[in-house]
Amino acid sequence: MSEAPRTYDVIVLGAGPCGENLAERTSDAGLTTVVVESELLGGECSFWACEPSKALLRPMTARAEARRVPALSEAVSGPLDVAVALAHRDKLANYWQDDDQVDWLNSVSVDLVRGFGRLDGPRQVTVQTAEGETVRLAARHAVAVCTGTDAALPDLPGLSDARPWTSRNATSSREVPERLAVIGGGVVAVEMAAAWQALGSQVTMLVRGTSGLLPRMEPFAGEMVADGLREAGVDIRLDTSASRVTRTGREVHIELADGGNLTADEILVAIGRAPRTGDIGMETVGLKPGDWLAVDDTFQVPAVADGWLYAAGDVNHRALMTHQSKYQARIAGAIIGVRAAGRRLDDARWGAHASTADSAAVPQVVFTDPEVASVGMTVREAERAGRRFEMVDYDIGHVAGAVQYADGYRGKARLLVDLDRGNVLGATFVGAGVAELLFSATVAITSEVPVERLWHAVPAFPTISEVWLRLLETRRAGVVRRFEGTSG
Ligand SMILES: Cc1cc2nc3c(=O)[nH]c(=O)nc-3n(C[C@H](O)[C@H](O)[C@H](O)COP(=O)(O)OP(=O)(O)OC[C@H]3O[C@@H](n4cnc5c(N)ncnc54)[C@H](O)[C@@H]3O)c2cc1C
Ligand SMILES: NC(=O)c1ccc[n+]([C@@H]2O[C@H](COP(=O)([O-])OP(=O)(O)OC[C@H]3O[C@@H](n4cnc5c(N)ncnc54)[C@H](O)[C@@H]3O)[C@@H](O)[C@H]2O)c1
Repeated sequence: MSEAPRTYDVIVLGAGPCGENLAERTSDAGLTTVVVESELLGGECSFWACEPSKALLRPMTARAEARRVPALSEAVSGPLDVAVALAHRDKLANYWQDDDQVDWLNSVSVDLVRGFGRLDGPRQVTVQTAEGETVRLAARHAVAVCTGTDAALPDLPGLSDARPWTSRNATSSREVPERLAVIGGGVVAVEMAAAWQALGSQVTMLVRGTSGLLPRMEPFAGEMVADGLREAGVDIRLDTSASRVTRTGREVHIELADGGNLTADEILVAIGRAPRTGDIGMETVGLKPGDWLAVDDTFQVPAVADGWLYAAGDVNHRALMTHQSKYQARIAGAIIGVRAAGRRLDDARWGAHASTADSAAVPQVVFTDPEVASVGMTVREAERAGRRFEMVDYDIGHVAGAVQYADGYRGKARLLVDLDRGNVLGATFVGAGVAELLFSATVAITSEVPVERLWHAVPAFPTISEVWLRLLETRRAGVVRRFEGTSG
């Protein structure tokens, strides 16, 4: 006879950035909370994604920037110290240990059960521990699924036998492959192509279709990143698909759909993500295993009765980034707390319990050379949404701060201004050092500040932020493109 389940107010499945933050919020709201984690607390981001990938990229971007400072370029003309770069990556991935996070979880009064958790009917979770034990948990108020994603793999003949790299290998490898083939042209593909080319691989990117790199962003972003990658030596093959992959010994042979072929030492597949819902007991609550967990604006899964099931972070497919996962976690945790206390939600637009930024202002930085920083809508998205807006472009290379920053600075900024509301709808910056510009645009969008007020937001001279002033001046001069929207 199995023991009675341990009962908590809230059970959180998965302790990535989302699960950790959600649990902290429900605990803070006075709810007893337990987290179930099958691997490492901190999730993909800390160990196989953001942290190690940015550690691998930073030497490349720092070197590229230093090479554009005339008095410095000779001093940094040599190759990177690969052993040091990989050791530093290991350090920033905390040597794949999560002791710090365990201490933090204790400090916020959240219990931890290590093991693989599965839903087991309404409000029930069963955990299989590494020691072969089964732990049964029950929730009084909520179960929050924060299980994140795995790398998606295409149905490509021979691929699984060829032992492809996924993002996990690309962020944790201790060997630098001589030749690395990359399938995909999104964020993981461009960042990892840039990092491994700088570390000594000859990288070839196979990018299907004609949309180019970074197809979700403004087209000029992908074009400028492609220029940067090509200058670094990456072979980018657009409109090229693999049709079969074979591994013989240390080599991978890739047949291409156009009849050509390519030989590499490793092949990285970076074609997007798949939800970790295939084996978490979805069927026990009437859901289909392997599906994304669609949620309403309060992060409840509406397909499940009685409102006890929540899903936040990557697994709900809203905005697959760490900062958005944490944002959702803060809001979902607060919502669970408010509902448990029987209080009303503050769920009006931009209210404490509304994840308004998920649809209005998702910032993203692509850490390549040049960097891309974007927030809010692109032209394509604004057009699809039928908005009336103006598009203003400016060459960041003409900004005094950029000229100081780097000899021959290349960059571009685009601002979208909503013509009905008079505020910023979206912004994209491409160039060295633009990542730190992004928060200014994010604040402009979330505060819905009238764009005319930005004349009073004076950027210091000579900084790259002066691009804001140049964008306003370009707009005042009427050098804009207008989009009249579906109602115009
Ligand atoms: C190569 C790469 C680089 C990236 N770089 C960035 C970046 O620079 N900036 C950025 O914002 N985003 C970046 N991302 C995206 C970012 O990693 C994710 O958005 C983020 O990790 C999502 O957090 P999460 O908590 O929702 O899921 P995850 O981080 O995936 O965490 C889910 C957790 O749930 C656990 N889990 C899963 N199933 C179970 C189960 N059944 N039982 C118990 N535990 C379970 C997992 O072990 C994991 O710890 C990157 C992604 C990749 C692949
Ligand atoms: N700096 C960051 O913020 C950062 C870095 C890395 C990853 N991420 C997040 O991780 C997520 C996953 O990134 P990603 O690059 O894997 O996905 P992505 O969705 O950004 O890009 C996928 C790419 O693969 C291509 N593709 C899709 N199916 C294909 C197929 N069958 N064959 C060939 N090509 C195919 C797409 O056209 C696209 O170019 C993203 O949503 C991103 O937000 C963020």
